[in-house]
Amino acid sequence: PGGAEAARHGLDAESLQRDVLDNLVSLQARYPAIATPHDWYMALSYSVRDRLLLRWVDTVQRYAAADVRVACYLSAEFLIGPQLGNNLLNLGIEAQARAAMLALGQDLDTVIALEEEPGLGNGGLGRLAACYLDSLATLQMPALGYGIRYEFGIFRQAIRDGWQVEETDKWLQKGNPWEIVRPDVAYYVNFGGHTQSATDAEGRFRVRWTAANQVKGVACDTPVPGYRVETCNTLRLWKSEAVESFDLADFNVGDYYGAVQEKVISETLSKVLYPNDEPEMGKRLRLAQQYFFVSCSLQDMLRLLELKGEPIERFADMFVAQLNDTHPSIAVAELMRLLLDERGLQWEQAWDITRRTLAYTNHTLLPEALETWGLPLFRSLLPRPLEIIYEINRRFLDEVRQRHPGDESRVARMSLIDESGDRRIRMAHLATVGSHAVNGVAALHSSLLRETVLRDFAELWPERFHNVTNGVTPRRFLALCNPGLARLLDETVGEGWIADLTRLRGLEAHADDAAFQRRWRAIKHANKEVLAQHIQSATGVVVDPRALFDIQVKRIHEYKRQHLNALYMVALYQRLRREPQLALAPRCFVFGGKAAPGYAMAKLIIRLINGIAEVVNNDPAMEGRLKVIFFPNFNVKSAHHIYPAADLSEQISTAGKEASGTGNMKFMMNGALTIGTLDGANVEIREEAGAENFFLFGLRAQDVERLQREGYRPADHVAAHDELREALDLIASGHFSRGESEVFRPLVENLMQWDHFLALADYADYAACQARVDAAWQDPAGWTRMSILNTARSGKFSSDRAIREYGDRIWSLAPIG
Ligand SMILES: CCc1ccc([C@H](C)CC(=O)N[C@@H]2O[C@H](CO)[C@@H](O)[C@H](O)[C@H]2O)cc1
Repeated sequence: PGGAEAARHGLDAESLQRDVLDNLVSLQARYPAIATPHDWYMALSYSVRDRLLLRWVDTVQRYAAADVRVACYLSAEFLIGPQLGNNLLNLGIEAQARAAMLALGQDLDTVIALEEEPGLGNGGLGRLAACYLDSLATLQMPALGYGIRYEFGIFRQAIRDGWQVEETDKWLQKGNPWEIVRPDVAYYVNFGGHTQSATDAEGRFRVRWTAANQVKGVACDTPVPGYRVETCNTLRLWKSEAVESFDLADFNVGDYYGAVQEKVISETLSKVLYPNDEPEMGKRLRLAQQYFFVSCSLQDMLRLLELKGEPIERFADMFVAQLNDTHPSIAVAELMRLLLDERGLQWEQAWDITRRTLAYTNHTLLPEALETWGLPLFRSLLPRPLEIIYEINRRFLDEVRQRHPGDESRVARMSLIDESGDRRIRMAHLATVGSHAVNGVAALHSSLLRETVLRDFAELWPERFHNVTNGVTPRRFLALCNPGLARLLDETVGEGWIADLTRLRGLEAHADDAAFQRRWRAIKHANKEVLAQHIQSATGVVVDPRALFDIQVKRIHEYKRQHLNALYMVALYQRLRREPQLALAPRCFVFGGKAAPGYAMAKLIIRLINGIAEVVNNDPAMEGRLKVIFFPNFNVKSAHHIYPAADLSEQISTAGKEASGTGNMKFMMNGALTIGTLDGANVEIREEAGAENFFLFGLRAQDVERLQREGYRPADHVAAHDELREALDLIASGHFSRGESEVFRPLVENLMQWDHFLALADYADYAACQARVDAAWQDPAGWTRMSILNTARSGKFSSDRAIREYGDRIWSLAPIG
């Protein structure tokens, strides 16, 4: 593009500098002398966005012209993280932006740090969706992310007197330069009401759904640039609006609230993210949110098909839709409704298109996280989709009866409707029956899925079940968050590693090189100093970057066993008090993670960690030996400082419970060693790194299953282990709760009586493993070697590898360069 066009999209520092100044005036109506840091952030962001837009429109044109299948990733959560830094990296203009801002008297890092993070997700599932969008664009695969544009994302976590306090997330308060609102891309979504069946003019059986109310969904698009490629895909998030935002009639009769009531109700749909991660709440608004974004997304895909001039019969050739867990699984019934009721297709043809289009990813085996909806609620909100689900179930159970005549218990087990208690719809069954492929997110998880939760379906359709082990983007979680290491990697294995992580294997040759080791340790140390500063400003506690940084960051949940880590800390504290001369390596324990607001035990675990921190960090005997930190408000932004600074990555979930984990992969890439169980992707991390470069402990999944089935007596383990008993006693005594002995009673009693996640059963092995960690740490050359080898062998855990596997095995979709 020539002239102004070139200037506006020039990637050089001068053009950037000019455009930032332009935008400061034309968009922020400010001039440098009075510009606020936020003004500079917005001005730079709009300048970077302009450079994305060119690629964006070019990509859309290429897709419109090409006869290619588009991958649609349907997810209720997209934890995309702060955008500016990542967009500068993927455009390859970080240095130019730094020079441009410097010339304007601004520091780029300060400006980048101002960005409010779009917290449109809870944890693993939401972040995985964001990593996958980055890889789809980088691999130049035609893709669209579809989700909800929550006005309020995941709550802000503050810690008061050791307790988690939830604060409203106001990410949109200062505006969002990265989204383009498209009022012209809007759809209507029905709720409630009733259905009538009739025969249409051609004598075909048709059903009319007369809704009680309708909501409008408006598209808000965010660009998703690939790394150093022309492709820029789209994340399309739906915002709910009232069909009629103001009812003049009501207003005129003075019913002012009535006049805006519909507006208020409709807008609540995309108002707030449900902060639950695993426990399923079954709230009406949650189901309405799920149906809302799924209906808008499928209507949008049908419109895009028309725009391409393709017939409805080719829908499944032009689109594949991945269901990110069961949250969007109503898509099975909604696509059928759109094809039957609005396109007049026959059932068989509609069903064939639906199944060939949809694929389902399961992210958890925890029974309490498998979504089911009560029939009364479902019928009152979604009468037509329910009718379709009944018909899907009738035909499906016919098929089951044909394959297993007389096996009515199997029929009952497999039915989409759980007839035992109050009749509920099993969303995992609906997703499985309505999809051509089902996958788990790590090898162990996928096999457990086939053997337990979806066993009957895997027997019926073995060819539909796959595994695609999770991955994470090396752009954000290595190149962007760990520039020191990135530079050493560029020097050592060439820059190609960012787009092809298997190239890190080239590091192996340097694993024992003393000079290289020194540089490796220096980079880690520098990252630890940066984290130490963030810890001090967030908690006021000073930590020593020479200590072993032992980090556990993830959502707080009993199956993730933050309390097992806490028990070990207490034992260590007691040991150091008893034997001050103990030759134990100084250790800094860092925790981070949010608890679902309604999850009392998780909140108590946060209180315990903070209670231990308060005592340990103020005990002179622990100075230089032990520090405990609970880092508040763990999110993508703080993760940027945490993963590069870790020496030890805690992946200690009860075997068989963590579907995959993705933090474990981010730690590995950044040279942390893992202490973990054979659970989720830990199994594959240990395979890749080598058993000698992984600290393994704990019961295996089959042991856990047997113990939980045959009965488990936690008290036996307490009786057999003095250190464990003393630790539990000290916690129960009130030592970590300012003398109030009642505070942790629920936690200690639960452990002594139930300990459902077998923390006490694994304690002895965990403590022994931690002793091996301590010994290994005391040999810097040995430790550094293991650290280098973990990074070198982390290539498999790039989300690029995972997306290629989805493309080959499930989507039959290839990159279009
Ligand atoms: C209905 C409430 C609810 C909300 C979220 C979820 C998600 C499935 C929970 C989740 O984030 N699961 C995590 O997904 C990651 C990505 O695959 C895995 O790495 C984690 O192991 C898994 O816990 C379940 C139930």
